[in-house]
Amino acid sequence: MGQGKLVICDHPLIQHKLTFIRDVETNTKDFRELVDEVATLMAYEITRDIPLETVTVQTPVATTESRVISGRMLGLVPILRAGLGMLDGVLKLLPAAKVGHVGLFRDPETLQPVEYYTKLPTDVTERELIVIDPMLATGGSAIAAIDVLKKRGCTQIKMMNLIAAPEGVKAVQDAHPDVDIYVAALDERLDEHGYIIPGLGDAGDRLYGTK
Ligand SMILES: O=P(O)(O)OC[C@H]1O[C@H](OP(=O)(O)OP(=O)(O)O)[C@H](O)[C@@H]1O
Ligand SMILES: O=c1cc[nH]c(=O)[nH]1
Ligand SMILES: [Mg+2]
Repeated sequence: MGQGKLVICDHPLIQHKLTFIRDVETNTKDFRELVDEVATLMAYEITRDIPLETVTVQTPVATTESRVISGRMLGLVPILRAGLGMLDGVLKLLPAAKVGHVGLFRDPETLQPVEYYTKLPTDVTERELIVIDPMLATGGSAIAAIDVLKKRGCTQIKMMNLIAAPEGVKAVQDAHPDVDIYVAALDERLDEHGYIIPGLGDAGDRLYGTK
């Protein structure tokens, strides 16, 4: 099998807002609002290849053929907790999507993901899923979340991150070559604590003011 594609969503609005998300001077309220806005803009990019079908519509002056999304069933899977910061932004464009939650935190010493919660829609295997997390660092959390979904029988999975490190992208592509990854930025590297450089710091802490 080949490897999943990496799509960098480099729309000017996304890049502009990402700069203020990175800025250490951005306060919790503004950080949360900007992450929400970028998530909406990224949802626009990630849904670019959704198939359409043609229907007939009556306008006030004529009958015409026009296109609608062809009954696709979508599911959003934020990785708790930081993934929640992007969820509402994506739901603004995809309000009919169902939401599953996977709770993981990264052990600060080992950098290994620790799973603490999973709740998925009952029809999750029939849905095209978008796994949502602002940060793809070592890739351990993303790989673990996708493992959870595949063990449940899910087969159509995309990944959506604000910022990824090359190490994390490679790890996900190696472990799950069927998963395409959409990011707003591909950063330089990880530091010795597994933080993305230049990154934005700890996404969960900045979203919820916990540090
Ligand atoms: O690619 P990885 O090396 O696994 O790191 C990325 C993970 O780390 C962060 O979560 P964190 O563990 O800080 O949990 P939180 O969302 O509860 O803050 C982030 O939101 C990812 O889930
Ligand atoms: O840079 C990083 C790496 C992991 N998790 C974060 O929140 N930030
Ligand atoms: Mg965190």
